[in-house]
Amino acid sequence: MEDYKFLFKIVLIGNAGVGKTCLVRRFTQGLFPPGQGATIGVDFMIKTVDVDGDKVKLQIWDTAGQERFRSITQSYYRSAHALILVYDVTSRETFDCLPEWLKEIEQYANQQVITVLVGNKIDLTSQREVPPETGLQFAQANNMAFLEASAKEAENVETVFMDLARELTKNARKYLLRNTQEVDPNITEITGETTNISYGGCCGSG
Ligand SMILES: Nc1nc2c(ncn2[C@@H]2O[C@H](COP(=O)(O)OP(=O)(O)OP(=O)(O)O)[C@@H](O)[C@H]2O)c(=O)[nH]1
Repeated sequence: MEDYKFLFKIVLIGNAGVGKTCLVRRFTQGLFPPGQGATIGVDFMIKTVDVDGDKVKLQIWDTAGQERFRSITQSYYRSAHALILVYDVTSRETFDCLPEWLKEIEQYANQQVITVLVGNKIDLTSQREVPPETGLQFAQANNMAFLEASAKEAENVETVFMDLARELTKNARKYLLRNTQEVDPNITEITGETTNISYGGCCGSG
C-alpha cells in the first residue's frame, strides 16, 4: 500500500504552445526542457508533496492543446479535482480563446472542480501582449484564482501547484469531517493511510 493520505488529479488545459508541459516538468522534475515538442494526446506525471504533515499525491495530467486531440483530452476533465487553465502572456490569441476553454470546462468537468488561471511566459517581458490586470479581471469575473508564471525562470510554478494542493487538501479534510458519521458514495476508497476522493461519474480514463 502506498504511503499517502490523499490523491488528487490535476489536469492542465489551454491552447497549444502556451507552456503546459514546461510548467509540469518544472514542477515535477525541476527543469525546463530544451526544445519541448507538442504533446500528443495526454501525458501524466506524479509528484507527492507534503501539506501540513499529510502526504498528498498529485497526479498531473498534461493535455495536448492542439484542436485535433480535443475529443481525447475532454474525456480527462470529468475525474479532475482541479484544472489549470493556461494562456501565454505573449499571445493575445491564447487569452482570447479562454471563453472557449471555459465552455469546455462547463460541459465536461465536474461541477466541484477548482480552476486556476495561469498566464505563463512572463520572462518574455518585451513580448507581452496581455497585461496582468487583464488576466486578473478575467479570472475574477469567472471565479478562478489567478497567477502569472514562468516555467523557464521557475517563477510562481511551485506556488501554482502547492496552492492547489493546499486548497484540495483543505476541502478533502472538511469533506471527511462532514462525512465521518455516514457512508458516502463519493469517497470511493479509504484504506488505512490512503484516501481517494472521487467526484463520482468517473469516465474510467484517469
Ligand atoms: N520563454 C519561455 N518559453 C516557454 C515557457 N514555457 C514554455 N515555453 C516554450 O513554449 C513552447 C511550448 O511549450 P510547451 O510546454 O510544449 O507548450 P504546451 O502548452 O504543452 O503545448 P502543447 O503540448 O502543444 O499543447 C516551447 O518552445 C517552450 O520552450 C516560459 O515560461 N518562458
